[in-house]
Amino acid sequence: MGVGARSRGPRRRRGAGIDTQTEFRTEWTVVIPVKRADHGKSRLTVPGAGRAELARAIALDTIAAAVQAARVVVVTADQTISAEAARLGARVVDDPGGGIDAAVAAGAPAGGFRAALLGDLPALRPEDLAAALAEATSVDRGVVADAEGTGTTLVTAAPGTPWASAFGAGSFARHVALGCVPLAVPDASTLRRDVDTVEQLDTAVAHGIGRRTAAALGLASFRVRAARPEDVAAMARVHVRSWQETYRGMFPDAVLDDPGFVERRERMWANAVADTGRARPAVAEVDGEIVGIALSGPSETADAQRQLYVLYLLAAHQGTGAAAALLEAVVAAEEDVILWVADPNPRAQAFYRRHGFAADGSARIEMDVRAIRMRRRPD
Ligand SMILES: Nc1nc2c(ncn2[C@@H]2O[C@H](COP(=O)(O)OP(=O)(O)OP(=O)(O)O)[C@@H](O)[C@H]2O)c(=O)[nH]1
Ligand SMILES: C=C(OP(=O)(O)O)C(=O)O
Repeated sequence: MGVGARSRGPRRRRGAGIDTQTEFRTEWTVVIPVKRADHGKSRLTVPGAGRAELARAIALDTIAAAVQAARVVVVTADQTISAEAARLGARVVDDPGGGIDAAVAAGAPAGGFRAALLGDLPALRPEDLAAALAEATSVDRGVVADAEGTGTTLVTAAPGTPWASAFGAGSFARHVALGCVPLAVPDASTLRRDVDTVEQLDTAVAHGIGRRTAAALGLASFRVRAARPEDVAAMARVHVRSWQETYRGMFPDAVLDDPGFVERRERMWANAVADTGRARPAVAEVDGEIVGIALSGPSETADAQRQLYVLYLLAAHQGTGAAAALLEAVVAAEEDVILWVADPNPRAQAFYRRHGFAADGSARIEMDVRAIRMRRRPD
């Protein structure tokens, strides 16, 4: 084993997108080579998006995800990328020239667990990189193929193994020839979604791209998906914050600021996530951080099929289309759906009307707040 091998102490994961549990992890240094943006992504022509701006956005989304999973060194001659990468917490090394392998070698530390990651993975999620690195701790050299199976997105080396890489077209076979073991990374991993062409960019968009790439493409940057057990704490926090943002002045402060509120919501979301088959909990994320929550379940009254129990988006993310995506994720067009909404809450009511709901005449008072029932019947 070389220097700086395993960190044996507990380490708190960085980044809000992944859980904040204390756990034992190996410390990796991930080197990300990035070409000057005005020279890169020559095959990526997207009408309406500047190539250099898009190339920079893709690289920075990759770096932003990677810094949440490992220590990162960025090797680049691009001044804008170096400044922003440093701000994201990466160390920056000037590109020595001589191509991608020379750039990676310039950034790779002499010892410890090292990896090289391509800088063109705009859909990369920190947990996918973390999972691949965890796999790689048990081999001297590891490699992850791109989605096509011919290129490489990640090369790893364990302490005591000299650094080597052979990136470029068809590099997967060369890396295997160098002794790299293909790591067990699912085909669907965002780590495999490198982007050189518009087709690959479209696929990456479907996986959920980072906010910089989305902005460069003029797209909304959120991603909606089914909730998982590890989301529960963040969902509870978003739930309470949304209540505070929406109902301040309407519900008593004692209710909104009750210190036990978050814990009760955690229990509620834990139950919802465990109730597979009946409950449909979903989250909206931006940059791996949960910013919206939704839940539907069987209707509490027999006259409808389904009920929308929760739909909240933090105020800063309203108007991005994420609420509509959350609604679509938890109720289907062919379902007869009811919901209760505070009255007055003109913004929410208008949102539901735009999505086919209408007040059905029922009203009730909850904690001194009037709520009305809205319903959407299938077409
Ligand atoms: N620092 C540095 N990074 C490089 C160099 N060549 C490629 N890269 C980076 O390595 C990754 C994969 O490179 P390519 O897929 O060939 O990307 P590209 O050169 O931007 O795109 P094409 O023009 O389509 O070849 C990207 O993150 C590039 O920015 C280099 O000479 N120096
Ligand atoms: C750099 C590589 O590929 P591409 O140029 O296809 O991104 C590679 O696969 O090593």
